[in-house]
Amino acid sequence: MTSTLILLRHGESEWNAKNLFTGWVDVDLTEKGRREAVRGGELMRESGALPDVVHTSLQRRAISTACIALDAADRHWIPVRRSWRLNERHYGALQGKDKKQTLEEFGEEQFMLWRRSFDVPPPPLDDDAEHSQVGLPQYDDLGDEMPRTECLKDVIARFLPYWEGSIVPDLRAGHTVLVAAHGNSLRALVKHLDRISDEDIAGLNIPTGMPMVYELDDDMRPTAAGRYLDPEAAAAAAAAVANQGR
Ligand SMILES: O=C(O)[C@H](O)COP(=O)(O)O
Repeated sequence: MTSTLILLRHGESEWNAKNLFTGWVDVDLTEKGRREAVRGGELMRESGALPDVVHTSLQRRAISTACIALDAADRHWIPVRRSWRLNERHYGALQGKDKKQTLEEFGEEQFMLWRRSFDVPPPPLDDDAEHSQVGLPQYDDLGDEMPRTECLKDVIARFLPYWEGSIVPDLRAGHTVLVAAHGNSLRALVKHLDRISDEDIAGLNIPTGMPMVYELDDDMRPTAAGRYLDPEAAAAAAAAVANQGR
């Protein structure tokens, strides 16, 4: 028996549109992002990829995207589970900074190390900094797990316990699962599913608002590569993500 997993990065956010590093800053969707979420839900409905349960991060851009997309797919009534472990990677001291300015200030190599390397995090964000999330009620129970910066390796380490402990049980129960999350938390999951190397993962970019479907076997391994429900649009949008800051 195979299980169906649908991945959906949030629609365009206000800081995606401004080309700012976002991370754990809790920005909303733009009108374009809301339209992307509607289209994502329509694609799920038209293709018959209908979620039975949805897992989201604790960030409004993913929560809103899930709500809008599920409404468009007539699946607004399904159970929802949320976790910080699906949050975007914490971008540390880069949160709030312009990507183009960061590239110009630090150069190509440092920019790519911070943005797309596997194990080099940006500098940590001070707890009293403007864009810190320390002290927010949604993170009260994190304690020492509250990040001040993350690299992709860190995201994988905090994501996988939720994958194994919460998402996989839903898949094994025969539910079609929608994961509505973020560019880098989904890069972490795709790296795990597709066994992408620590070097090759730098080349993976995930577009906003475009559902990607995996069929998984009993070992929770993909039976084929993940497929976007609109592959042409996804390829163009992923290229745009790669070129942010340039
Ligand atoms: O957190 C952010 O800035 C974006 O959602 C992801 O940014 P990235 O594609 O530059 O990692």
